Parts: sequence; structure tokens; C-alpha cells
Amino acid sequence: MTAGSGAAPEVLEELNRLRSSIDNMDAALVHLLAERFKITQRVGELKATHGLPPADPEREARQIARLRALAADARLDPEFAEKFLTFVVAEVVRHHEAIASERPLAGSPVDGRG
Ligand SMILES: O=C(O)C(=O)C[C@]1(C(=O)O)C=C[C@@H](O)C=C1
Repeated sequence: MTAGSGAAPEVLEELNRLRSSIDNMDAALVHLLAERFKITQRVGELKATHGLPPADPEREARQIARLRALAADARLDPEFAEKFLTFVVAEVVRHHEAIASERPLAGSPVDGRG
């Protein structure tokens, strides 16, 4: 059964209005994430070039604490905010590791500059 079938027309209109806002927010989230990944791509290249480790657990701990506080203020479940950040950062670290495995270190004989 389709959501809302059999419901009054005004209920279906309200459902459609709400869904339209959800679609806008989902689009905004995708664009925000795409911009975040563009920046982390540059971070990954910087780290790989200079031999820095892909993950920084202390930075992550500070980000989690900050996001949990922001979530609580915004009445979003802090557990959910932490899970979301952890999920995103795990993907970023995976990208960082891939970049590091492809890219020579700055100053190494194969970096093309030495
Ligand atoms: O800030 C960094 O060092 C990053 O590589 C970015 C980032 C993030 O996505 O926010 C990813 C991995 C690190 O463990 C911490 C943070």
C-alpha cells in the first residue's frame, strides 16, 4: 500500500509539503557532504605528501565532544550525531589511506622533485 492512500486530500497535501521539505534538506545534506569530502581530499593529499598518519584520534575525540554538545543544544540525539560523524570520518580515513598508498612522500627519490 502507498503511504497515505485512503487518507483525506488535505492530509495528503500536508504529507506532500513535508516530503518536499525533506527532499530539499536531503539535497542540502548531499551538497554539504560533497563539500566536506572535497576538503578532506585536500587534507588527505597534504597528510600523504608529508608522511602524516591518515587518522588523528585526538582530533576525532574533540570533534565528537563538540558535535555531541551541538546536538544536545539542537535537540538532536547526541548518540546519533556521534554515530554519524564516526561513519563519515571512517570513510575519510579510508580515502586518506588510499591516497597515501598511491602517493610518494615529499623528498623521497620517487616524488619527481628530488
Ligand atoms: O583533521 C584531520 O586530520 C582529518 O584528516 C579530517 C578528519 C575528518 O574527517 O574530520 C578525518 C580523519 C581524522 O582522524 C580526523 C578528522
